[in-house]
Amino acid sequence: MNQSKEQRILNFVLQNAVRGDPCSVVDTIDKYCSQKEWAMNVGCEKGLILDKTVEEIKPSVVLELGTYCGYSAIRIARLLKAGARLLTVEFNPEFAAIAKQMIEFAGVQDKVNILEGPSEEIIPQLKKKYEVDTLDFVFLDHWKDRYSPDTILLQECNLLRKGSVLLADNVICPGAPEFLKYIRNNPSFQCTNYPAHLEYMEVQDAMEKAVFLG
Ligand SMILES: Nc1ncnc2c1ncn2CCCCCNC(=O)c1cc(-c2ccc(F)cc2)cc(O)c1O
Ligand SMILES: [Mg+2]
Repeated sequence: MNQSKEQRILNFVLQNAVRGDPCSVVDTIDKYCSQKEWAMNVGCEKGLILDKTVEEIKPSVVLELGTYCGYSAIRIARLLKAGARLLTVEFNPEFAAIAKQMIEFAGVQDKVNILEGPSEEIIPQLKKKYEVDTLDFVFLDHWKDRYSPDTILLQECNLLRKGSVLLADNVICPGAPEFLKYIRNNPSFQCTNYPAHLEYMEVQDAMEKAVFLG
């Protein structure tokens, strides 16, 4: 049975990155995906926007929707203060298994909890099952047509507080037009757009930051 692309990315990291060094894991994934096989990691250009957002907020509780191979989970976790935690939701069990190994190799496993399942099922469980009060930061990087329904669901579940920050990947490519329409016309959110390029490509993309005003 031939290997998946995600397994090839993991193997390349296990053979070329430095165990316990999150930056080397991130750089090694970027090296593989820019030189050998494209993959939908947030990448280094948009990754810097993600880093700056995390450094600005200094969040204690982070939710990521769409783990994939764990690239952005490692980027986020490496910047978290002691005691802070990242809950990352992945729908695809193969991806979740790869991400678990990637996160452990990077040495950030104590800060990251991978929750397997669809976001619409997991979000309503966050308070009771995962002991979340409110979320300081949410990184949206899953199915693009789930961005707005899940933003509504987060509000319905009282998981956002005044100042909670959402950051959405791919609002241009593949695009999340419904989300942009929803969030930019909603007076409860203060939005900022960050033009960038699609990971590893010279294609226009952007990230959208939305601060919940309560
Ligand atoms: N917990 C959950 N609930 C629901 N869905 C869930 C989930 N957990 C995971 N998924 C399922 C998401 C699958 C991956 C989502 N990301 C994407 O689809 C994505 C696609 C591109 C792309 C761009 C240009 C192209 F030509 C081709 C692809 C780039 C990106 O940066 C992307 O993030
Ligand atoms: Mg993405």
